[in-house]
Amino acid sequence: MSKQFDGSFREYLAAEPEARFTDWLAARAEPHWSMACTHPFTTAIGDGTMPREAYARYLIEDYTFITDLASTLGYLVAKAPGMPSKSRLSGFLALLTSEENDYFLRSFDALGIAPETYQAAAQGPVTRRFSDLLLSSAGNGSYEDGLACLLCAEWCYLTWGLREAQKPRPDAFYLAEWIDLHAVAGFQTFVGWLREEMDRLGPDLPPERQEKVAALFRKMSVLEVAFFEEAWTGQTIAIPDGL
Ligand SMILES: Cc1ncc(CN)c(N)n1
Repeated sequence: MSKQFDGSFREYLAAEPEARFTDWLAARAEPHWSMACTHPFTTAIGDGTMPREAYARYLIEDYTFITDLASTLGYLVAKAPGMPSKSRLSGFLALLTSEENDYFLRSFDALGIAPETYQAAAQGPVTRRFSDLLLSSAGNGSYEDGLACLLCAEWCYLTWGLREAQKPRPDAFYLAEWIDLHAVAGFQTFVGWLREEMDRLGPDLPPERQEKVAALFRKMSVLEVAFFEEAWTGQTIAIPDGL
């Protein structure tokens, strides 16, 4: 994983001349970035050691998250600078609202979670913070701000998805398919594009805007850890107000 770094992108490049802007974002988000990508919840998905209650808790909460993620993508499609970017983002939005939505509905059914439960689920404090961050960054902030949030969420899932895909699939289809959704070639290509898009735009931002993007990526990493932690332990995780 990346080595923690506290300086500017310019300073990072001086130390690592080949580095990408997105390498800097990950380094600035350490240790939270690596903690998110390696959380015990993610390894339990691939090991087949996931407790049913923990996964049910996770899916109910995550369904509210991806509903707001779909709205975030709507903002990003609107703000994307040209047709190639709009096309990539709307393709992912289409996947989220069709194939991935279908995955959730089949998984709820298999886990005995009634529609009244997942449709009426109130977001817990961590998901509310996530949603505020995603929706305010993509809705009120710049394209790059929203992109940084989306990149963190999807790159984190690709990282653990590719790792868990090395193991034999667990028997439960809802675990096996969740790995596949985050390791298939199409998802790798999309996250690869998100990185390239950020690498293309980030270096030309003024230093204070680069700092803002790095702070957003870091906040998202902290929230990804807290989100897994809540699902895993069933305990409410306190997030510092200043986050
Ligand atoms: C909390 C969270 N972060 C990211 C992802 C990947 N879309 C997700 N499903 N849930």
